[in-house]
Amino acid sequence: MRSPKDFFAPLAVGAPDPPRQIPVLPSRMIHFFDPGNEKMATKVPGIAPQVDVLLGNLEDAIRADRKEAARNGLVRIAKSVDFGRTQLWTRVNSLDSPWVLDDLITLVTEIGDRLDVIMVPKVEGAQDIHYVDRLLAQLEARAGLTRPLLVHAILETASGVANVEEIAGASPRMQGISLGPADLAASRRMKTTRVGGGHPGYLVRTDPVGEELDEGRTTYQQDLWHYTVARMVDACAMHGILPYYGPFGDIRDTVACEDQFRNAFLLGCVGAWSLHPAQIEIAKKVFSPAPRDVAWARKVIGAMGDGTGAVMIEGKMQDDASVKQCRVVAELADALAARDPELAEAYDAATEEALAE
Ligand SMILES: CC(=O)SCCNC(=O)CCNC(=O)[C@H](O)C(C)(C)COP(=O)(O)OP(=O)(O)OC[C@H]1O[C@@H](n2cnc3c(N)ncnc32)[C@H](O)[C@@H]1OP(=O)(O)O
Ligand SMILES: O=CC(=O)O
Ligand SMILES: [Mg+2]
Repeated sequence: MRSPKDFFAPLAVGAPDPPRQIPVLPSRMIHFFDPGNEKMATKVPGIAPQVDVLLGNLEDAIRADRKEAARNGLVRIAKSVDFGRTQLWTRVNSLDSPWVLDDLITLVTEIGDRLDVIMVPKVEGAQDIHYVDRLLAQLEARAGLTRPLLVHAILETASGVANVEEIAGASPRMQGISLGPADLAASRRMKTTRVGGGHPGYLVRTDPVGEELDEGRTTYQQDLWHYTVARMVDACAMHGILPYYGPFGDIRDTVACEDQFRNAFLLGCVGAWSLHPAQIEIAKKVFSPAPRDVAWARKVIGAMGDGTGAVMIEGKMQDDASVKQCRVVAELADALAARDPELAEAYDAATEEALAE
């Protein structure tokens, strides 16, 4: 581990200084596309204004014989499309694959000035981040970049989960972590065959009434991902980086997708992946706080003055801890409102109504 004194020193001569703070930009949806797929690629300029993050995926879901086409497609798109305020990310191939070295060399050299974040899959521990960190510094120096690239890890191996705290703090470049439920399920030898979401077999049941075991007992499906999401959120919060839920593979089931995203939002995640255009609006809805919650948060903040002491609002006690929660919601709302006039209007209208009550 690097000495705290050297933590923010560049890892190669000529590389830019690593960031002291991770920019907290809206990233409600990380929209995945295959840059080598002509049909998807032509949709990118139209999708860019609707999403917070566009991610050119080079890893899983790209066939082995299309890896180079995807990499070259991303270079072409990054050079030709105006992304406006939308961030451009990529997911490179895994560190043990035959493609990742060329992914990193090509992307940093050719479009390092356009990319914001590099997502690294199947991270097992801090050693994987250290490897990418040094290589990026060397490539940034060679490419003459003045802005450091950020790194995002996917939490999708049992070892990664065991080491999540050290991964989150492995480099000042660490921007965030996403849960990868599909690979994580495989790594853990879970008996699911899905990409994220729940499973009807994972449940608890009420006690039997009398001797009858088969009747009158309600079952409640449980969340397979609760433990991992909560652990990831803590690790990210501890290191000042951002947590995300990853993919929800049942594209048709927009209802359960919304539930999964909302669970992640309530537990502290800032966004989720959208795999299909149908999931963009779901993420936008879920990861933008509801107007009534924003109105309530602003009301509490207003009533609490300097934040000390305790007050009653609508029968509920408010103090330092609740006003801090309200600030999280209000600050997120302000950041989103600055980008989205419709949201700004909805938040202001709800606040006016709440204050008039
Ligand atoms: C476990 C993990 O690693 S998850 C991350 C890796 N997986 C991915 O990145 C998957 C990304 N998404 C996809 O590949 C596709 O959405 C699929 C394969 C799931 C479904 O694709 P399709 O069967 O073409 O879906 P569908 O027919 O509903 O698509 C409708 C249109 O949207 C386009 N489209 C689909 N997904 C996307 C996307 N992610 N971005 C942009 N356009 C898209 C299709 O090309 C199609 O265009 P068309 O109307 O011009 O024909
Ligand atoms: O990469 C994502 C996953 O769920 O696996
Ligand atoms: Mg995966």
